[in-house]
Amino acid sequence: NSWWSQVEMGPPDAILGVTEAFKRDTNPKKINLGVGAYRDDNGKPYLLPSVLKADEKLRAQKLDKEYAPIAGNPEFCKLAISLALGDNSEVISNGLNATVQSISGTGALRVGAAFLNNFFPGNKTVYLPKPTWGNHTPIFKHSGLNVGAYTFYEPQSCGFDFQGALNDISKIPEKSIILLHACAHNPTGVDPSPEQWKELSQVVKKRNLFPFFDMAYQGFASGDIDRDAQAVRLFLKDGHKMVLAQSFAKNMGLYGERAGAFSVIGDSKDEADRVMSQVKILIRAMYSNPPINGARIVATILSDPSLRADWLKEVKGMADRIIGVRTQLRENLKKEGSSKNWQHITDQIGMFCYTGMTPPQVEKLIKEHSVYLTKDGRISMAGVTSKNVEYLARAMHQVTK
Ligand SMILES: Cc1ncc(COP(=O)(O)O)c(CN[C@@](C)(CC(=O)O)C(=O)O)c1O
Repeated sequence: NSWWSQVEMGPPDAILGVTEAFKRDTNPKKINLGVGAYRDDNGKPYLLPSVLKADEKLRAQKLDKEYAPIAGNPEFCKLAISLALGDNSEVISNGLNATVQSISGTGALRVGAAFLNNFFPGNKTVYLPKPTWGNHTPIFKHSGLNVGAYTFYEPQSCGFDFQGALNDISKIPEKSIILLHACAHNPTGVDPSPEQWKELSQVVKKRNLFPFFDMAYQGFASGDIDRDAQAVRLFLKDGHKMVLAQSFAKNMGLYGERAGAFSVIGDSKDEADRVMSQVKILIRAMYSNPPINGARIVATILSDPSLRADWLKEVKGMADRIIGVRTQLRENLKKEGSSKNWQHITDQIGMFCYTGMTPPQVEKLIKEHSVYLTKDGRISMAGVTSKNVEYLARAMHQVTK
């Protein structure tokens, strides 16, 4: 019999599988609120003008297609970590960061997890917020780490369970790893306030936990690059060491270019150099070196003052459109006569809204209204437009009244 007769059919990916089902639907009113990819007000993917200009600038340079270094495009790495930590970061001026280019945010998490699995001296368990991005657990488990969880989301208010988080975090075994979404928490859209981040930093410090920051949406949450990086910068100011995953998929619309960065923030330049050498050994054995085009686009934009200024406006424009449709959806639900409290739709931030709808209600939305979303009731606000927000509000009211 065949080599692979024992291979079973695996389940479709919870997030990407929604789009497959959406594509099969013939209803002209269908709406895809599954995958977290930005769409403009016509429901179309958005090629940022600054990205298009950078691409054209690069094409004119007729650059070769040689291998990138194992650690990736050095200019990209420097610009990426500077974007995260700020241009006058002492971590960077003192050379405490070991930053490599990664295959987008997922690749940063995967390389980071492999590095921690090989070298972390503490408890090789990553504590994830409840709930968290569906791919976090498989990435960490695939790397050999254990995963744990800490309370994060409060179903009653569809908000942040601050006390629950503090209680759980204060019980996490010392020297464990804690994963923190820097901004625009996925899937809930719930972020701690600046004051709450301060307390979280103190309890993480008291428990001697090691922060793994996942910053996949810098600039895309509030529209302000620096504001969205505040938690990361606060933790560094408070003296934490950390590892950081960055993605340019959403804030530059570079989804398929796979542009990201992974950084280890160490105690000294010597430590950063030793860490860098080991991360490169890991990468070499994993995929040898990263794709060149996305990194070149990011470096071109971030290093050119006018392209950078254009980009900052464009990313704010995306964030503002999302914030705008949150308000429109809430208002239309009220107009539909919904008596439920939908305050969380506008309290939450970033790509996603955790609606609080139950799996049966989600099932009805899909089956009876051709509105596609993940079973946990998460909707990608990017899929909501001024043209479909009324239809969506009516459908949501129908299934929740
Ligand atoms: C918190 C978080 N971290 C990392 C990533 C990885 O993104 P990247 O590898 O493309 O840079 C995502 C993307 N999450 C999306 C937007 C897409 C996905 O699931 O892959 C989502 O729909 O949740 C994410 O939401």
